[in-house]
Amino acid sequence: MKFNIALLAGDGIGPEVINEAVKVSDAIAKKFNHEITWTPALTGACAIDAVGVPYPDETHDICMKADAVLFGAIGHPKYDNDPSAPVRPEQGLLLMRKKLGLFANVRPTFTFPSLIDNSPLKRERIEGTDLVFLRELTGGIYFGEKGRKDDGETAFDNCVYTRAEVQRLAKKGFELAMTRSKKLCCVDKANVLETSRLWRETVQAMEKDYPEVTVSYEFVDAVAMRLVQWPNSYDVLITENLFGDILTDEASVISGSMGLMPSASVGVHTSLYEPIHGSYPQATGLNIANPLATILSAAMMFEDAFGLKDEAEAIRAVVNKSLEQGIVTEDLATKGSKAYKTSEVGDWLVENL
Ligand SMILES: NC(=O)c1ccc[n+]([C@@H]2O[C@H](COP(=O)([O-])OP(=O)(O)OC[C@H]3O[C@@H](n4cnc5c(N)ncnc54)[C@H](O)[C@@H]3O)[C@@H](O)[C@H]2O)c1
Ligand SMILES: CC(C)[C@H](C(=O)O)[C@@H](O)C(=O)O
Ligand SMILES: [Mg+2]
Repeated sequence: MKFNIALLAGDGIGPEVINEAVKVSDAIAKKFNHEITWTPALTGACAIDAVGVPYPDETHDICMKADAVLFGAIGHPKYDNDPSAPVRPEQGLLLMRKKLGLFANVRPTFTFPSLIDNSPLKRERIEGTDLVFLRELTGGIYFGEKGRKDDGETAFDNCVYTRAEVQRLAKKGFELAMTRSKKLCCVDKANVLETSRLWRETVQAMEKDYPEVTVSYEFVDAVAMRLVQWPNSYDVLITENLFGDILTDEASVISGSMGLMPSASVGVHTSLYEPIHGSYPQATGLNIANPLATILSAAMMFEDAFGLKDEAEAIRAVVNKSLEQGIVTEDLATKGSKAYKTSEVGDWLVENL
């Protein structure tokens, strides 16, 4: 098969981790007789530097024409430390999600048997964790009206959801639950927020269409606690944009490193595969970032966007092997063991595929 993949490396460690994902994807393509054409495009701070906007029209055209998008990370400290900057890299990511219609962000959380002791959480709590967040990605407080009033003394961000937005995300949640253990948790704050009450009411009304699925409704603050206390009690969790952003960073602690967690953003026009982490500016250019979250995102791309399960499994298998053999970057290296460079991990995976 032939694929055209839009390649958005972004900022900070983005280009470094993307480089390794490209190496591994090319090696897989060679092994299974596929042909990949990578079309690079700018987004984030690098796009602002080059053309003044974080998600240029040219990048959007490239994404729309591609079979899938592989994305690294965006963000730069010069914007993080300047709250008044009128143009920000993150706006590029949000615009991209909105314009590409990527309304469902699939964020799996799982443990690797060889890394159980890398987690700060106790082995008996996290062993066997295998859950999936479906985070709504193009609505909520991220996209509601925002601004300042009273000469800048008051700021507001509106959180808005329509029933249709909740339904399309929840439908994916129910469908995913049907392919797994038929357990769905709707995470909200319905004791306080009107948008959450709309979520709860909408999901409750959908229950009759999926009689085999057991649905629980839990408040986000309690889920934040139970997630690290008994992560095994969850399977599929659906939630709104901001809650999903926060809970998935928290959940990455279960696996042992933020550098391990992949994601898929799916929706209307195309699908985009991205690690859940950011541009990790402190590591930029040091060749120390963990590339596995991006490589595992590429595996999700092979499976979900191209329907190539064997290729995805081959990537996951070699990643598991590398972890078992201690071929890990410094975030996972334990006391006294060697920390491999980002590019060395990629090289090892290619050689051992
Ligand atoms: N999707 C995205 O592009 C995305 C996501 C989150 C943050 N950001 C942006 O990234 C910048 C930095 O944000 P932040 O520091 O809050 O989040 P971050 O995810 O970049 O880093 C947080 C911490 O996670 C760890 N980490 C992240 N990626 C890692 C990797 N590949 N290997 C090993 N360890 C890793 C590091 O300990 C790091 O200090 C900001 O500008 C932010 O807006 C972008
Ligand atoms: C950078 C930021 C806009 C983004 C988000 O909040 O969605 C990030 O944290 C993520 O999780 O992809
Ligand atoms: Mg985030």
